[in-house]
Amino acid sequence: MKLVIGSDHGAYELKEELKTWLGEHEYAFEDVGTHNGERCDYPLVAQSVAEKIQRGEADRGILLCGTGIGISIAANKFDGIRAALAHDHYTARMSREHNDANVLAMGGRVLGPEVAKDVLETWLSTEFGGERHQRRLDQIQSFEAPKTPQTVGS
Ligand SMILES: O=C[C@H](O)[C@H](O)[C@H](O)COP(=O)(O)O
Repeated sequence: MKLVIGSDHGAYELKEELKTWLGEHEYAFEDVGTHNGERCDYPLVAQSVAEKIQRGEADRGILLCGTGIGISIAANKFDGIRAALAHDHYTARMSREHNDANVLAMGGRVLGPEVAKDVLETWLSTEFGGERHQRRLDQIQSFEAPKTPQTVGS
């Protein structure tokens, strides 16, 4: 599984901690930034991660900001992205079992690093349950704008 991770300044330190954890557990990942603690804009980080997943350059993403709220709102604007804000073991597990979340969002000003690592480990190791949950995901996907095929001259 190829991962992509990004944060704003509000979770820069947490991102660095989680990168260390990912490396120790032999997960392949790409860091799209931010690369320091200076103030930056979380929607653009969400865009970088979401577009990498849309292009198939990563299987799943990890997005962090101060609360995890803004960056998950932004990521969910992108077709095919199911970003889940998780705070604990249960929400991390449910986000995979019921929602097949392909992006995990967390708040660097909300979670301590050990809880965040537990959330991440749970999210990475829990499979989607399928069945009735797939029907609901199909309904969510139906809300996305239909794609108009491009033709020469259009
Ligand atoms: O949902 C948004 C995030 O929590 C941001 O990390 C937060 O709004 C950044 O705030 P500030 O620019 O005041 O550090």
